[in-house]
Amino acid sequence: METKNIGLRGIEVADTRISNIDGEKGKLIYRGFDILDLTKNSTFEETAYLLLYDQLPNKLQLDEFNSKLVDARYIPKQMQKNMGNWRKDADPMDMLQAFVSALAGYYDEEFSNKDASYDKAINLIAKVPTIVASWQRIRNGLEPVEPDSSLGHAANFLYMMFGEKPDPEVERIFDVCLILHADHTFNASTFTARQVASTRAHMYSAASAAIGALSGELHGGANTEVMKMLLEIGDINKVEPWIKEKMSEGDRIMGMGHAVYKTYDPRAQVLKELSCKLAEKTKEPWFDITEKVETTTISEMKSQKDRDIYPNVDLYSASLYYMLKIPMDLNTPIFAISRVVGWAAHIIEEKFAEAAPKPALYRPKATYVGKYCGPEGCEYQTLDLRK
Ligand SMILES: CC(=O)SCCNC(=O)CCNC(=O)[C@H](O)C(C)(C)COP(=O)(O)OP(=O)(O)OC[C@H]1O[C@@H](n2cnc3c(N)ncnc32)[C@H](O)[C@@H]1OP(=O)(O)O
Ligand SMILES: O=C([O-])CC(=O)C(=O)O
Repeated sequence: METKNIGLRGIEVADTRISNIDGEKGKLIYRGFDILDLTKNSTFEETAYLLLYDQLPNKLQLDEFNSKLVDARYIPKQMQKNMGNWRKDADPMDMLQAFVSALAGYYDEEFSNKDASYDKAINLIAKVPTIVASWQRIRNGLEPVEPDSSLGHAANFLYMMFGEKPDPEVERIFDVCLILHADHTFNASTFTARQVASTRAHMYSAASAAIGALSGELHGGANTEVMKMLLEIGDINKVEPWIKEKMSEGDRIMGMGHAVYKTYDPRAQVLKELSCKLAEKTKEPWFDITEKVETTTISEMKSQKDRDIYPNVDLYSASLYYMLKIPMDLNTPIFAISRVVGWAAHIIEEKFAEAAPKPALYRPKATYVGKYCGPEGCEYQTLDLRK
């Protein structure tokens, strides 16, 4: 039987200038720059500019970009009213997908040229945090908090959610988290966004499809599942039996494994350090439990399947966000707050790539393995003759 590239693994479907992964060395590059240099030296806003415009901004460009983002943070009051009609226990990813899609109903959808697309990108990047924070307030019976123009992107989100300005250390930790999640080549949600954009659908439509793809537990949804796992385990002494039992039943351990990295995910390394640092302060057990999940999964994988496995970006973000008092079902929406930058950059590249080969409508081929009655097809029976 012909072997197929299940899940399109290893198939190159388009050129991109936006990011690159070296899966063997564990390196992630945004527009030529190592992610580790960006986390040390840049802010999320600078990183977003880099991903969108293919260069690091100078001071003037950054100021202009920041002020466009700040101006675009507001969402229509009517949208917040509509959120009030949702079930309070609705999944925040469902809410986010619906309200990102709804942006098209409030804003001009001009998307036929590159400049207009950048405006849409800024609108989206600025409004996604406000949508998430508004929902967090509204579902708890609280008034949404207006954006604060004196705060950067990361701090403003935390402020809109908690109603208090974060201290500078927390702000920087969260900013680094946003930098780390902003892009990752043709991951499932970005590929979804590009595929929708390849039909010439507009940006909000492509982004809301990407949110749907991100929500699944094999992709961005894993960070929420990791926290559920940590809470279920609850005690470092229970990690080994828990992991052994799950893996012997064939279950996957969330936050472990990656389709591209054959070594440590560089983002997981940074998040691990940040989570460890926070745990020293808060004295909570979640970092230690996560580390034990990591080592136990690695040794179980080795003994059960003689295979290597490493943490991915979703393993240590879970404990980190938990220690920042973020409700665990917001872990994946927070991923979206950052990844929306990558989606927007890829949507623009998909639609307006200048160099050949230009992207085309994605349309893969399927192998038909269904009913076959011969070259003429099956004999059709009318309803009254069917048994
Ligand atoms: C932001 C992100 O999207 S990062 C990924 C987030 N997702 C998760 O953390 C979910 C858990 N991880 C996984 O399911 C996988 O590692 C994936 C889907 C991320 C990548 O999978 P791939 O490397 O392509 O491997 P694939 O799904 O083909 O699995 C290969 C083998 O490793 C096993 N395996 C892979 N990941 C795990 C895991 N986390 N726990 C246990 N076993 C695993 C699979 O069961 C499979 O075993 P088999 O060959 O005996 O059936
Ligand atoms: O690249 C992938 O397949 C998944 C991932 O790590 C991401 O989207 O950040």
